[in-house]
Amino acid sequence: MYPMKHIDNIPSTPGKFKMEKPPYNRLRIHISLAKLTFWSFVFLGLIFVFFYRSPAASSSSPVSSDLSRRSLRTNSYGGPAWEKRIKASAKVRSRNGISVLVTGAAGFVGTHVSVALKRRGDGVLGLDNFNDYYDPSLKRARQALLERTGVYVVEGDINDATLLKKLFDIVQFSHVMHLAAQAGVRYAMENPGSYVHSNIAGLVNLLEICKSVNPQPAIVWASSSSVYGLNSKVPFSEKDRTDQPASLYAATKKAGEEIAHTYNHIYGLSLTGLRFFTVYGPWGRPDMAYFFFTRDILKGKSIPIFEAANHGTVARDFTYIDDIVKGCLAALDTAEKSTGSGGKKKGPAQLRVFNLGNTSPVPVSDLVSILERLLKVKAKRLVMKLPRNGDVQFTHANISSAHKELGYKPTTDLQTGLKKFVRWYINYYGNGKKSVQ
Ligand SMILES: O=C(O)[C@H]1O[C@H](OP(=O)(O)OP(=O)(O)OC[C@H]2O[C@@H](n3ccc(=O)[nH]c3=O)[C@H](O)[C@@H]2O)[C@H](O)[C@@H](O)[C@@H]1O
Repeated sequence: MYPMKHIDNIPSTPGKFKMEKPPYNRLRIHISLAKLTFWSFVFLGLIFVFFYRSPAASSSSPVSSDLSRRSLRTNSYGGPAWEKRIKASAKVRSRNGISVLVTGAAGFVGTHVSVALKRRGDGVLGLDNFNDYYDPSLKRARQALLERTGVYVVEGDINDATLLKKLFDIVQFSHVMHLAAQAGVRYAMENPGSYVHSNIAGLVNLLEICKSVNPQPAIVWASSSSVYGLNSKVPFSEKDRTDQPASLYAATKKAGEEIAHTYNHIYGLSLTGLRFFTVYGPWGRPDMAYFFFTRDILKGKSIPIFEAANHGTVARDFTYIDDIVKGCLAALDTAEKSTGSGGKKKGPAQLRVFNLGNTSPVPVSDLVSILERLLKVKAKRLVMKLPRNGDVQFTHANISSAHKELGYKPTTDLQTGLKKFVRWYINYYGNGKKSVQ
């Protein structure tokens, strides 16, 4: 270190001495620079540590979303070109057509519903956050399909109120088809927070926007057969009890139904919840059993087939996607207008809930037999006791209410539907190479 007197010798006023820059002054500058560099590194290090261990990535709260697994970023949006695309996509092209915001448009049901609406001349705008709960490349392929049909999908999350408001500023949607959700029964044990984020917080955010816009849209949204939980009265009727959910997923869907009641009651929103029963088909979800059974049978991998206590049969009321699409469109077409305006209810509004199932449950072991025949490969069956993972033993829909009110009548049996799925699967994933239809 340099003695203090050197520093004391530096003239306090500007003058020639300063111009000369004595060696001790240069050294002082070097020391200052070294200190500055050192503290800058310390500071940057702290920032790095802070962000690396941010709550989203490492929260210890049991219900915090494990968003590190999911891409929830909202892309930059705005600008005249963006608005033009939105308007073009949402433009109604048929007489008496409706304009629909489809959330979860790049999802399995969302894609099929969006295409069907667009093809009959309705205005359709998609919204999807493209999260990575399952392979996002499949969602991108569905998006490409939608674009070819004329449906633009805005990339964003239903929790983004600013984005939702903006979309309603650009288009006066008459209807919202709300299909964005965290799906899957078993994944709820792994990432409970993602269910709260999408199925509760996201739903409330969407309804908050819908109640405050003018005119308010009518909303049709996806509930689930899982709300019947431990109900053992078959077939499941909308009048049966739904207060014994067997999974957090089911509980969030049931909560959604209660939230819908509230927004209908206070704000006059027209709301229709559809309880889907294990929907399957082309462009389906890879996390569902029929999908990964197909993949693993083809790979020669063993597949776990659940059975209940005492070799009890586990069965599902598998419902083909085209039947579900017809139910969704009929629900939109019969939805009455919301009655509120300026965030205030002006009169009673429609509140409905319907089962959309196939009314013929099939044991999971029979599903596997059908796949074996279609794939011409023998499955390596690994029969195991139904784990305590949220799965229920069976589902079976009573669809008389949907039949009466919506004209809903499923026409595809599991054999026929799986044949179409397998054809799509081989075409899409065949020979290990991906080929989009
Ligand atoms: O009906 C519904 O509302 C629900 O339908 C499906 O849930 P799930 O019926 O459990 O469909 P899968 O996960 O495809 O399971 C189908 C059947 O295969 C069984 N399974 C599943 C996985 C497995 O490894 N082995 C197995 O035997 C399940 O216990 C179940 O009986 C969807 O995944 C949910 O998102 C949807 O809400």
